[in-house]
Amino acid sequence: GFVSLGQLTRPDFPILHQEVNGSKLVYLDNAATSQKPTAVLKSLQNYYEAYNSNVHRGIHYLSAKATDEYELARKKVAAFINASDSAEIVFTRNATEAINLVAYSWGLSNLKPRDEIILTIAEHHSAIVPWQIVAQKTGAILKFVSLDENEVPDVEKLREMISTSTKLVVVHHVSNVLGSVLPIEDIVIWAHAVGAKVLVDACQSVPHMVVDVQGLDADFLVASSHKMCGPTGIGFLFGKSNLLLTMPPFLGGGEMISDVFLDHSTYAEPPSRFEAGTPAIGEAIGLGAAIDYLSGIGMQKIHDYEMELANYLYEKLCSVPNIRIYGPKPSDDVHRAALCSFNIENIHPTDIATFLDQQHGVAIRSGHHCAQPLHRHLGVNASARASLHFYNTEEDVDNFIQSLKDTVSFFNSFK
Ligand SMILES: Cc1ncc(COP(=O)(O)O)c(CN[C@@H](CS)C(=O)O)c1O
Repeated sequence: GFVSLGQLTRPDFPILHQEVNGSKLVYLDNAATSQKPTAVLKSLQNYYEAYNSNVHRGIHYLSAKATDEYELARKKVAAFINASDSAEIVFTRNATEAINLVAYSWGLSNLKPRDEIILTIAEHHSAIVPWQIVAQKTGAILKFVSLDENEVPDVEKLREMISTSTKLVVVHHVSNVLGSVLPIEDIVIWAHAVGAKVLVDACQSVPHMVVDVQGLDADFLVASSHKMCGPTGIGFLFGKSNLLLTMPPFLGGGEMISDVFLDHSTYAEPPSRFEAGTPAIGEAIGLGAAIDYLSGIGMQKIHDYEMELANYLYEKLCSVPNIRIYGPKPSDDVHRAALCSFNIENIHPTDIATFLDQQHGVAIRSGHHCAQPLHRHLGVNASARASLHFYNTEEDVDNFIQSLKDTVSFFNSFK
C-alpha cells in the first residue's frame, strides 16, 4: 500500500524508536528543535574520528581537510537557500546570534534617532529584543503591526506603516505560534520602495519549504541548524554581499582580522570578518550533512507532505471540545505551517503537556514559545503547541488527538 514520507524516513531517526513513560514516543515538538538522521550523526563521528583539526591556517593534511569540509558546508547552505555567493553565508551559534549580529553591526552603524524599525506583534523574542537594545542606543523607534481578523499579522497595515522613516522591517517567514506564512516578496518590494532593508526570520520556514533568498530579494535572512535536522550550536546569517561589505565586525578576535597592530587592526573580508575565534567546525559539517539529507528528499516534497499533515492536524484538533486554535483557518489560499498552538477551556496548557507526556509519551510544548507580546495580545499567558516535521505520520496525529481527548476527559472529571 501507500507509504507516506513519514513512514519512509522514520527509520533514519533512531531517537523516534523508543518508549517514553511506557508508551511509544510521539515527538511533536519540532518547532522547538528537530531530530537528527543517522547520516548527520555519522558525519559528526567521522569528522572527529578521521579529520578533526582547526581550520583556515593549519599547514597540514588534517587542517586542510577540515577547512575544505567547513567551507563546503558553507557552500551547501548557500546553495540550499539559493544565495548567489557562499561569502553571503555567515556561520553563527544560532538564529538568535545571527539577528544580534545584524543589530549590533548593521544596526548600530546605520540607525539614527527617530529612524523606524517595523516588526509584527508575532515576532519571536530573538527578533524583538536585539532591536529594543539597539533602538535604545541609537534613538531608533520600534513599531509593531498587530493581527488581522484571520489572526495573522496585518500585512496591509504593515504596508501603510512603511514610510520614508522606515529603515528596517523585521518579519518572520513562518510564525512559531500562529503558523502564519507571510508574503515576504511583497513586503520586500514595499520596504525597498522607501530604501528600507528587510530581515527575514526563517527559522520555521527553511526546514520546511523551499526558501530562495534571491527570489525573496531579502537583505538579511536567518535560520538555525537544530531546527533543520542539523546539530545545535550553529546557525547562519544570509546577508547581501553589498551589505556585509559595509558592516563593521560584531565580535573581535582571531580569524576575523587581516593585520593586528597595537593601536588598531584591519579586518578580514566577509564572511570571516564576522566569524571570530575557532568556529563550530563539527557542527557546520553536521549541518552540511543535514542539508544533503533534506535535499536528497527534496524541500518541495517535504513541504507538500507537511501541508497535508498540517491540514489533517488542524482538522482533527478542531474535533476536540472547547479548543481554541490560534492563527489562520487553513483554506485553498490560506496556508498555515504544520504547527498548531491552542488552549482548552479551563485546563492549563502545562497540565495538558505534562499529562500527554506522562500518560501517553506524546511530546508537545507548553508556554509562551518566546512570543510573550503575541500571547498577551491573544489574551493568554501560555499555550500548548504541537509541531510536525516530515518524519511524523498520520498515526502520530491520531495518537496525539486520542491522547488529547483522554487528557481533556481526565481533567474535566474533576469539574
Ligand atoms: C521564529 C523563531 N525565531 C527565532 C528562534 C530562535 O532560534 P534559536 O535557534 O534558539 O536561536 C526560534 C526558535 N523557537 C523555538 C524556541 S523558543 C520554539 O520552540 O518555537 C523561532 O521559532
